[in-house]
Amino acid sequence: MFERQDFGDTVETASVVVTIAAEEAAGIKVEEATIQEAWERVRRRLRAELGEDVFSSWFGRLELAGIVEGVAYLTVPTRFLKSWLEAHYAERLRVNCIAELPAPNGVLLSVRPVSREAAAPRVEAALRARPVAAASTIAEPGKPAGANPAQPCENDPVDACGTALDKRMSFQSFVVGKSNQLAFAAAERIAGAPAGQSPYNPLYLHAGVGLGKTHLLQAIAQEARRQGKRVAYFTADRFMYGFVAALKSQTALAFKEKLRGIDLLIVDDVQFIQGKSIQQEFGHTINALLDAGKQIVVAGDRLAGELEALDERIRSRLGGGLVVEVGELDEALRVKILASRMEALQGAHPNFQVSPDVVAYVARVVTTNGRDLDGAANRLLAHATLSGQLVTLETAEAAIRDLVRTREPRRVKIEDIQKLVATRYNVSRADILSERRTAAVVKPRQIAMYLSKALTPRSLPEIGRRFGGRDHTTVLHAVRKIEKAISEDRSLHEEVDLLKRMLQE
Ligand SMILES: Nc1ncnc2c1ncn2[C@@H]1O[C@H](COP(=O)(O)OP(=O)(O)OP(=O)(O)O)[C@@H](O)[C@H]1O
Repeated sequence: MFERQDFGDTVETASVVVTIAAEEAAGIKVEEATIQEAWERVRRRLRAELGEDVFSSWFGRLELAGIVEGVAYLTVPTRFLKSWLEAHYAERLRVNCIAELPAPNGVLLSVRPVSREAAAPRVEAALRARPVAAASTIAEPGKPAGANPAQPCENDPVDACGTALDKRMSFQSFVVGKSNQLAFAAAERIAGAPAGQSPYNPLYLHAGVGLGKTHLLQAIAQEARRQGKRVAYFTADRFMYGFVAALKSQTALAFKEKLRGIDLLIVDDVQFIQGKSIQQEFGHTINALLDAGKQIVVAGDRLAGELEALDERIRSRLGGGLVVEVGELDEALRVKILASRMEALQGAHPNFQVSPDVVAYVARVVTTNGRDLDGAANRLLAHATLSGQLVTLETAEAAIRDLVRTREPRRVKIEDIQKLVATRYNVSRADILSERRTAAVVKPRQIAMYLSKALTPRSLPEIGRRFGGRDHTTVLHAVRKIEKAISEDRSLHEEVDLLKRMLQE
């Protein structure tokens, strides 16, 4: 959604010049005051468009970290806020930023270190149901999660920008099954090997959402640190933020030198590393560390070779080491993970009792991933605590019904597709349904037909009828044409993907 895009619009970039060369911080020329004024104008526009309430709830803590090669790097303090803005305000943010900032290449949103924030705002706190083991900060015994003492990046580029670790994500708490035993074994070997003597370098882990990549990476980081190794663990977001912040504060060289002085670099969610300079920096860092015999561990949501946004050389370097997939959680593994969660919760809430039948039931119906199992465990606890009753099969079913239901894909209507596509391409829905054949109308019409085929169960003749009474061969032609265009044009591919996600959310 916030990927770099070729917007095509001409943007007045005024007199502001922000040139940041990846290699040398000395190349930075930042007219900070002018940029801050432009950023204030973006904020004013958003406030005027959305009203004070919405603005302060969702945009109050949005910050501009910097502008690199025409991409505006914006940050928020939490993943939740990031997802919310991406899902609901992506286009508005992009349009306003492009109108006011020297950022013709678009906007990237990432999560900045939590320690820079005071308390979470009302709305977010109210809406957010935080999974037990998904906190991104270290929960020291006796200390609330969120009391992590990390400092702003400007002061200590690597340590502070490195993502905080969650002590609960250790090797001991990782449940091993068929689908993850190879990944677990490789992770343990790497964490335990003396510096410079790892048998697998780099290690690249890939898996779908919530299957335990982060858990394993954090376990490696904690074990390696325990053995006295110098470890930097970054999410992609944090790497990008750290680098942009270091450039802004002219500490980029220190940032790079520190990075290269470590024994083990771990990068999570590598698919999100974007922006040419940052990718280059990431590539240089990986090459320098590997050449010096240092260990690299990276995780992504797909095979390294399929990370289209990443530079070809980085992909092949990552794919050239040990590549391991973490597979789906089968039912037996889900039961074990859930049982271990229950045990952990019972440690803190001794009255919370759940029978093996309930665990088996939840593990059978919550099939998606570990994060949803965490969510289910939390709901059972909340239910038991609030009602003061034992969790039976019936109460468990009621407690997680909402979770199971929200995981069902949203039904998309053809009318919604037509409306969204019309708005995106600045035509009316009537234009899409009309006989007009100008390019400005034909392209959105074909995209809307393609999306109707991809996202609804409607047949081609039915779709044709809903598009002003067209023949099914017209629809088929449109579907094939867009399929071909998508396979050849990456920015169109991303754009159609974004429309899909917006419709499904
Ligand atoms: N095998 C496992 N044993 C114990 N906990 C697990 C296991 N697999 C997943 N989990 C738990 O499920 C939750 C989600 O896992 P994690 O964050 O590691 O997923 P991920 O693969 O990094 O997902 P994403 O791609 O969304 O970042 C975490 O709380 C994690 O501890």
